Amino acid sequence: MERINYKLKVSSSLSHLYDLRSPLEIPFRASYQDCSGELKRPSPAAMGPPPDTSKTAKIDRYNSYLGRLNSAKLLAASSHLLFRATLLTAVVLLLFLTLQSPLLPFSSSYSSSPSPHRSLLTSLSSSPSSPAGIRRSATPRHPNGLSVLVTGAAGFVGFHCSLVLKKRGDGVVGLDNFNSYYDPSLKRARQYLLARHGVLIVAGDINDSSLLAKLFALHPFSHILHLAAQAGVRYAARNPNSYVASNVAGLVSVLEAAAKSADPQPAVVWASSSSVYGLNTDSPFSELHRTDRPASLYAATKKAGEAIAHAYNHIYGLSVTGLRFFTVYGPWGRPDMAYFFFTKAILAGKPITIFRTAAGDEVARDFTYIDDVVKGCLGALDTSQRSTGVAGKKTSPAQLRVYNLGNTSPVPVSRLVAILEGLIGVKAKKNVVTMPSNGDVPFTHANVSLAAGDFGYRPTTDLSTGLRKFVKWYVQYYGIKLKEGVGGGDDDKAEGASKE
Ligand SMILES: O=C(O)[C@H]1O[C@H](OP(=O)(O)OP(=O)(O)OC[C@H]2O[C@@H](n3ccc(=O)[nH]c3=O)[C@H](O)[C@@H]2O)[C@H](O)[C@@H](O)[C@H]1O
Repeated sequence: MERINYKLKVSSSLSHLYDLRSPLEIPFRASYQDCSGELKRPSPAAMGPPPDTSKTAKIDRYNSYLGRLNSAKLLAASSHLLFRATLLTAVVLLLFLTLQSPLLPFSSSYSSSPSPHRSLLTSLSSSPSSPAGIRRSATPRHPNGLSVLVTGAAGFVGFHCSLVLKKRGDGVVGLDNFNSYYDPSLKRARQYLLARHGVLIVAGDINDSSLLAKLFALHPFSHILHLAAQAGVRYAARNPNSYVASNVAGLVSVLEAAAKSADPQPAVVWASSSSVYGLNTDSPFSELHRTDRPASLYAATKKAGEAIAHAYNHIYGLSVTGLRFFTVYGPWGRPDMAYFFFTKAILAGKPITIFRTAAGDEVARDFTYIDDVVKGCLGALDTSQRSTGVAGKKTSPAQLRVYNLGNTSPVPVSRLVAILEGLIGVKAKKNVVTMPSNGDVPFTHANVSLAAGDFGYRPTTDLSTGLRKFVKWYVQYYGIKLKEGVGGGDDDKAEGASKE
């Protein structure tokens, strides 16, 4: 309704502008254009017989009166003109800004920040923005294909999953609020690449329930891959509310829509985190281990998410699968993660900070390459059973699962830095400090036997191989020239890595 009113406002503003035409004509009445288009004064002959000189004085007074009258009219017309021209500029500007959003009917107040990729934005403004465009993007190529709503599709994991799903023939529609937690131009670049593969991303927020309802009214998605979240372990100490808004309220909003707006209910696969293991010391981490001692607010919101998923499964019969990601890295990654900003700093000759534990031990992570995680996500989607709720009511018990998606081999952060140094050909300037007590855990290590047994999850990329691919992408994307003989090797160019 709001949008319709807006359209009416625009057209009525424009109709006022058309009214301006008559005053505009006034100064040009005594002129005309010949067929060459040249502006000419009328010739004396064309003006008729000479005037009656006996009435000159009267006529002069009359002409001077008319002149004053015309000047006054002209002045009034000019001020109207100025006012309306300003209005027109404002309307044109508004239309231009609105067109930058790829999806007019679904853009929300959370949508994009301006991106430096002007050429990308120009292309996006011509993206299909209609409900028909959304349906087209959502429709699988084959009758048995999935139709997946991917939240956080302009994010790192969402982007890769969307691309692979689309390439294998599934229907995919993305949803992303393009927030500025990290450089939104990277998200726009991912969006651009997805658009080139026929994946549309709706600009909107997962907390916008009416938007979610509209999407489900438009298309019966078979699955939701819910990856939109506030990520980052340490940032939670600075901006706690964004974690509650995205990881708790946002998850509830998505599950509400899945349980009550969607008909049929989709199966939900969503991103939990290795951080739920918190202060757990048993290793490798198994899904059977305790997860009731989170070390960060981020971890606590992900753990809360697992409890919320349980409730929606129990009450509404939603089929829900939680995936505990272990420090996922790779091309098109997140600039807030250590491997990414270490690379940037090393290239710039700036120092990096490496954490060690209070006991002086190395900190280690089970760094997991993006392609392995994507395979895990698709495995989880493919083995999801249908939700059992009908019209918001559970009809029978539904599937509820949780899986680790890790690499099974923790690597110290110092080793990650050494690999990067080798790939970049520059020594890092390292500051080794005790880990601040703002959420980090000393190590992570995944046991993935559950995912291996249920959908054949087997990570195959070691950290050196994965980082080589990352560095190759990084230098291509940011247009950086490395020294001869270093870098990402001779693989094919990372897809869409160039900014141009
Ligand atoms: O698996 C997860 O559940 C999480 O993984 C990721 O968290 P982390 O494992 O903390 O990744 P990341 O920040 O890259 O730090 C990597 C290592 O570098 C160390 N680290 C970090 C910063 C620094 O300046 N120095 C440093 O030594 C640091 O101590 C750590 O040992 C995701 O960001 C998070 O969203 C979530 O998905």
